[in-house]
Amino acid sequence: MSDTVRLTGITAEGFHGVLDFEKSQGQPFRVDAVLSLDLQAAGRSDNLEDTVSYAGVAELIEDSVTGRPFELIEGLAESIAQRILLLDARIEGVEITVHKPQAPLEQSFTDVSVTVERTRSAEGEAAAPAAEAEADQVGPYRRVSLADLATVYDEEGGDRAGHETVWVPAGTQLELPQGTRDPELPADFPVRAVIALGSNLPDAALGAPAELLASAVRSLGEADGVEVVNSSPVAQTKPVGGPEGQPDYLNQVLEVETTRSPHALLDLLQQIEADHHRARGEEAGEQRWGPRTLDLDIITYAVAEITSPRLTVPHPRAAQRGFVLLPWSWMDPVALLEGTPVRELAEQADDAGDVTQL
Ligand SMILES: Nc1ncnc2c1ncn2[C@@H]1O[C@H](COP(=O)(O)OP(=O)(O)OP(=O)(O)O)[C@@H](O)[C@H]1O
Ligand SMILES: Nc1nc2c(c(=O)[nH]1)N=C(CO)CN2
Repeated sequence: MSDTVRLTGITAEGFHGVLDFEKSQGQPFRVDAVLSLDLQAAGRSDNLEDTVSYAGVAELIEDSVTGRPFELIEGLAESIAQRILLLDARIEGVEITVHKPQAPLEQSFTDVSVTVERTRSAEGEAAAPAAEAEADQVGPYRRVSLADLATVYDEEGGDRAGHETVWVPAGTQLELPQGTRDPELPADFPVRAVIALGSNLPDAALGAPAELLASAVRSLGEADGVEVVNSSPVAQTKPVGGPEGQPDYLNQVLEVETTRSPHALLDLLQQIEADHHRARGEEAGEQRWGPRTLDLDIITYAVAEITSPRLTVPHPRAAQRGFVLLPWSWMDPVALLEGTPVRELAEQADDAGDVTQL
């Protein structure tokens, strides 16, 4: 028997993939299906009841693609094949190809796909439970309603647009941070962030504050997902706040392009601080606003407003700090901070007179 029903190019957004962002952001999958079944009766009667409606098959495929996330496209293809065999006993065999044309590959490519061929005789009735597609929790992932995530879609429109539900790691807290951007979500394309650097304590191994700043800039430039696109001259500044008598600071401001999420960018800054022997916490002898080998702050991240337990963006004290605003305005004379020219804010800062360009 060589009759077939062929459905080609059924496309829908799904959340399949090994990488976390694939599970949260989604991407298009395309499915081709070839069903083997005897079409002679339908050909003679010209009656839909004598065959398998391709509409039902298309619906099933779309449901699988948009449903529970699989790590592998092999898993998705297998599940579709089994579900189609369960759909109608007249289907004797099925060949499923799943394409993933936007798979996360660094190389230029047009498509990646897998094809599985399954027959009823080989598989018997041992098929995957169709109900899986309806489940709200599968393995370590659970399905949540987009309405619950309404405050955290990214301002670019977000890959989540158009989905009523998304799959997230099961432990994800739905008490989400406030703001315009989910601090856990990486950027779909590089966004600009402004980072402030400060140092007023030499490190025995790594050198004087000027060397610590230069080394931090290098570390940022070498990090994954970050490109330094602009840097200010270094400023010598009088300490603002903190204990009496601490040494003058060197301060600098950078602009970076990053695809890292806000939290992942903060992780990187804190790692670089640690690599430069920044003491953290009172146990390590750190005082609030006291002397430090290296301090790295996120001043802005795109135009996002973020308030999470770990991160406030824009930096809540940046608009009053001449030691941030002046270097920033030297680097970018037309920069704005929440709609106000940075140059104007710099002039008004109490410590503006204590900032000298080196
Ligand atoms: N925009 C931000 N950039 C960096 N850290 C932030 C930001 N918002 C909140 N934090 C949090 O602030 C905590 C304390 O950071 P840190 O000790 O470097 O503060 P600081 O630089 O001494 O003070 P300030 O925040 O006034 O500059 C960090 O652990 C971090 O989680
Ligand atoms: N001049 C100057 N003063 C500060 C600085 C700094 O970088 N420069 N950082 C502080 C806490 O981050 C507190 N005070």
